[in-house]
Amino acid sequence: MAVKKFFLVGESADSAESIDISQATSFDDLKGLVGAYYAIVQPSGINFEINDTEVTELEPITASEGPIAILVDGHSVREVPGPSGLPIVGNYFEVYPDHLGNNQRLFEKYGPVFKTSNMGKTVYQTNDPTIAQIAFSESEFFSKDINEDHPLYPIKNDLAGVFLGDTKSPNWKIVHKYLPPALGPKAVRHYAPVMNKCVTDSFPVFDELDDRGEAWNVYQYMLKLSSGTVGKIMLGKDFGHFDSVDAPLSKIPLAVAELLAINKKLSTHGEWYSHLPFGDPKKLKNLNQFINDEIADSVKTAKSSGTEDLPLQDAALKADNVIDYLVRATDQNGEQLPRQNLVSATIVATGAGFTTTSSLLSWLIYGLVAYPGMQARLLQEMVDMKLTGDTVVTAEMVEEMPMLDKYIKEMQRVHNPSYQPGRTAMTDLILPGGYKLKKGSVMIVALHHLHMNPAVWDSPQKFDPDRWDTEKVKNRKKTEYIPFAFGQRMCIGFNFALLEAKIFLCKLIWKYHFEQEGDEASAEYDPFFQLIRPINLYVRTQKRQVWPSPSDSAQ
Ligand code: HEM
Repeated sequence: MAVKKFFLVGESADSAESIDISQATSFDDLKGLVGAYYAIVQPSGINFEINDTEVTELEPITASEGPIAILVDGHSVREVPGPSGLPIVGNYFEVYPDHLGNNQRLFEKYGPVFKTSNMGKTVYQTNDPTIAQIAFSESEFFSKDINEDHPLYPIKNDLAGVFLGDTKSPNWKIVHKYLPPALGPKAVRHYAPVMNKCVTDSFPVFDELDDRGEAWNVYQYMLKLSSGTVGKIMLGKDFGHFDSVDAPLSKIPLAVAELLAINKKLSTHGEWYSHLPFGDPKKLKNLNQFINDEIADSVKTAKSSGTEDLPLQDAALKADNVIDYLVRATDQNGEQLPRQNLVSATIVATGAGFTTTSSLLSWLIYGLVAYPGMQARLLQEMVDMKLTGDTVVTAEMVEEMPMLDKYIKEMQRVHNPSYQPGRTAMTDLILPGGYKLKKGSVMIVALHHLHMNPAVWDSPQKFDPDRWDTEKVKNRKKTEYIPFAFGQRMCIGFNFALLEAKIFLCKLIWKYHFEQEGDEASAEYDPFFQLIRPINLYVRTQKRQVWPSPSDSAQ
């Protein structure tokens, strides 16, 4: 038996451990064995040293009498760095309210992983694609496990399965079997005509605003548009958001938006705050109850094109809306989604659907007025595709529109609306770069900062859709660009979101010219919302009277 002494550089010398390496027949085997012993997540990054000299073969190690030093990616193992905080509040005032700007500053100061604590909760953040991949791959090292440090903890709901539940919960497996087929590429295509109708139904309102010469608040109207569409497709409900210019927002999206805003507050104010029997925690409880009752009502009244049960994939293509699908879809054993999961899962998917898409649509409108030339290029592509005001835009059509595709991709890179998704360490472990993480630590993959990481993206601040044509970007590592996260717990609504955004842009840009309000197109993000959405963004729309001629290549 070949037992050798190993120690982690960075730990005290008397921490050396005896490891039996007799099974190792190659240097890579040895790294695997030692990696497994110390929970070094990526053993390929291990370096061995004997008497301060790097060893790259097995033989000197099997022959060594003395202890063998271990480094990870050339680093000693180390605690994750971060700013020291104040008593009780921790780093709160260092991070908020401008969390995007301040976290960027912290990445610049501390490197690809740092930690902060707010009101007693500690989170770790990364902008590194390799660490993102590790965190998002459900494994013995990481899982979506919503513990008290996790930002979703105040609204955790195991029955929902998706989004607000732990991967290890049986509810996630059940809901994740039934819900994704309803939002798969084919299923979503069959909702394209509904998406067209939703956006054309908004035209009388934008026409009237044009006639009045009024600028409008982009987020407010995009929230109406996207939540109205989600209401139709998910719940089979008509929210009447474009019945008039001032039609109020339906109570359901209003309640979900409020719930998210309160959750942001609760998750940053500390555990004690969420236990108050009054104020925000009470409001959160009431909102949850209200939304629950409303969705339960939709389940009872949702319009259906039939009554028979259908196998999952069939149901996804034949259903009138997602609730209709969920009440009729059966798995291969003839079983349905349990009723107890249905309401919670629908609430979560509905909320996840419109809060994100309203932000994305708002940023897409922002780009039309803020980034010169974009509107003209997009319109030209539509004209070249021979779209007219009457065209019912289909998934097949938008697949032929590369400018539209890269405009949306680049917008999701620079202005990504998403939650900062968190994953929990399932064991004490050592990350690439030698960072030590304790079991239970929550690692947030900072999507905005990953997409703005200069080690990954050239001139990351520059909005440049044409970068998507370059070999560098085409051949990128898959976790360098992850607006919908990655792995088993990634977004299941991305087909929906992208098709909706493309259809809406085609219809809106073909019909209207967008102009900024004021001298400069400026939009600030809302630091108090859990998603990244613009506030104070006003634009004017003018009905187009003339369209460009088709370009030479399209004739
Ligand atoms: C621009 C639009 C969207 C963005 C940027 C986005 C982003 C994301 C991200 C980052 C996650 C992972 C969250 C986490 O790991 O904690 C997620 C999950 C999820 N998204 Fe989306 N999403 C979008 C649209 C939608 C739409 C339209 C729907 C539904 C109609 C939807 C439904 C979901 C659901 C149900 C999950 C949870 C999946 C699970 O837990 O397994 N999303 N989304």
